[in-house]
Amino acid sequence: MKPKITTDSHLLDTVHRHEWKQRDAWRALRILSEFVDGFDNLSDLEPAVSVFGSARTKPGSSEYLLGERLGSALAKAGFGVITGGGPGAMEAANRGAREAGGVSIGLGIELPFEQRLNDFIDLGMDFRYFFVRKTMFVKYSQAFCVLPGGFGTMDELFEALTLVQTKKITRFPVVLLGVDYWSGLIDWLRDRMLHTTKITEEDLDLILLTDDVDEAVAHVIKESEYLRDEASGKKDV
Ligand SMILES: C/C(=C\CNc1ncnc2c1ncn2[C@@H]1O[C@H](COP(=O)(O)O)[C@@H](O)[C@H]1O)CO
Repeated sequence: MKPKITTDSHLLDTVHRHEWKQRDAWRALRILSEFVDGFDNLSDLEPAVSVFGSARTKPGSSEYLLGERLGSALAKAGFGVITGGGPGAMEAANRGAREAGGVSIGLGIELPFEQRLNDFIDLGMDFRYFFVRKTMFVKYSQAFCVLPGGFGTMDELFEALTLVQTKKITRFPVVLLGVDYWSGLIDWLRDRMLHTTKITEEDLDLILLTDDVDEAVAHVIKESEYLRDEASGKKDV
């Protein structure tokens, strides 16, 4: 079946860009309205953590159970849990959060194939533009927890790391869950990127790698407390 053309794909269409010129100008208003909707719906959110991970994680698999345990532990620690609202690891984290009595948030994205928000979401939104949605993940969460995933997950992970590295956001904890899955990537970052001085030791220290959900949540709490003290003037920036 031919994939449906989405709003995002029109915006990014380089071949027909001359034909789109006028419409692109109007599209800017649509983009603006998507930002406004996001700000409106999410700005009163309690402290929250974004959880990313593969859309293809199978219910009942060990990675799905890890996502559920993470969502649950974050909810019990008082954090809302924000995901991409889709299936797989996103559903697992939303499910864990909902079943632990926490606030479960899904920020869905229009895709070329039919898709709806998963069944474990209390506050759901659908975005047309990936970049608007990505702004919401960063703006309305205190940390990113990343379960095993593919390209989409890597995009979200490296966006956060770039924002911290370039000091656009400060002390934003990034936790990778799944030592077996992620350790090859961490080794590569150390052996290639760090070794050839493309990143620094400090950059690598931004990431906590663990299998332990409690350690992940404790790390998020510690960093959030630091940030809170900093914001209230108890710590120098
Ligand atoms: C592939 C399938 C469904 C895709 N549905 C998605 N819904 C919502 N968010 C998604 C989806 N796919 C990717 N994302 C975002 O990227 C991350 C996961 O990407 P990955 O490549 O699967 O690792 C995720 O955190 C979302 O924000 C069919 O089941």
